Amino acid sequence: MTKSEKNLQAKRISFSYMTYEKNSGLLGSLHDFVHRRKRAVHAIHDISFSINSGEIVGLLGPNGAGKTTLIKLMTGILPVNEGKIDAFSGINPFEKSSAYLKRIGVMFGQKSQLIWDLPPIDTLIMLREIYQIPKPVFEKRLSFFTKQLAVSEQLQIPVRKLSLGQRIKFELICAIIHYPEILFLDEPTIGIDVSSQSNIYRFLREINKERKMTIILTSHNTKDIVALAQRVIIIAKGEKIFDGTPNALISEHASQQIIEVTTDSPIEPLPIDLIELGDCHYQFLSNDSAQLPIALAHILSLKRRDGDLDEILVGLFSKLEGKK
Ligand SMILES: Nc1ncnc2c1ncn2[C@@H]1O[C@H](COP(=O)(O)OP(=O)(O)OP(=O)(O)O)[C@@H](O)[C@H]1O
Repeated sequence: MTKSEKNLQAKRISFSYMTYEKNSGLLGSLHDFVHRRKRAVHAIHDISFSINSGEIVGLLGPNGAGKTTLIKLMTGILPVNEGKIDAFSGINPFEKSSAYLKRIGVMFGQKSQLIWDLPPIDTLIMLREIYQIPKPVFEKRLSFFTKQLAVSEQLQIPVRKLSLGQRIKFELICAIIHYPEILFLDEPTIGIDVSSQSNIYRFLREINKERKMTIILTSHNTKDIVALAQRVIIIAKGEKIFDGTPNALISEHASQQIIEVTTDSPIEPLPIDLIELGDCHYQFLSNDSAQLPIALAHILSLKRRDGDLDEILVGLFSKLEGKK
């Protein structure tokens, strides 16, 4: 099999979490103890896609859309209830075969695989043993990664003493120390500054290009998507609603114009389709001024302009959330 044929395919996959509803108070807890009410949360519903080797794909969607669940299904943390995920033409991720685990790397921005009281080098040496990376290869890679991400000086410092940005960079190094063919990143730039973000983008673009590493990332930071993704998959309430290039998304919503309004007094309560930009300054996520939820008498000025990707996504997500 040539490298370009390797991919990850999801065929009509669905997944539901089973949860138990809880009543409040002591009596409620006693009641729950005897009669537990089960409820299914349909997190992923009938989603299909195929990802080729070397692609950088951004998974987008409003809160609770199912992005993290999808990553968990693709990495084998959770099993699909229906449908099938096929990795590298023949591997079922949930079997967690060492053959699969060696070919993927995972980083959850909100979870750490670094050992808090020890320096990152200790976790990395442990990973070197797990992945059986020859020592000289490991050292060469580590020196390259730490230099590129500007954290060479922090290798020996306990994780708890590192800044968030430095820690995230080491999390990333842990996820790629074995040079996986697919790298999954869940919210990789959460809480880190703009300069560290661009450093990470440059680094990821480079390893994607050099190693043809497939990168699948979820993010609420549109900058991540603009800087990295060649393709975006948008999920809403567990369903796929868009799959294409960022440019295709922009042209599909090219009619999305933004109306900016200044009013003579604050708008309270704030309607869902109005975003507060500052003092009596609002953005309306529609191009239809007839729908503007502000009385004409209160409008001091009104300006229309084309939306960028960020604004298109904000508008799209707020519409989707409004439909709940
Ligand atoms: N362990 C769980 N048990 C029950 N329901 C869950 C569990 N984890 C997630 N869910 C539910 O599944 C749905 C999808 O959640 P998921 O975390 O995949 O969304 P997300 O798109 O990653 O959201 P966010 O952007 O807020 O991180 C949500 O309705 C969520 O409440």
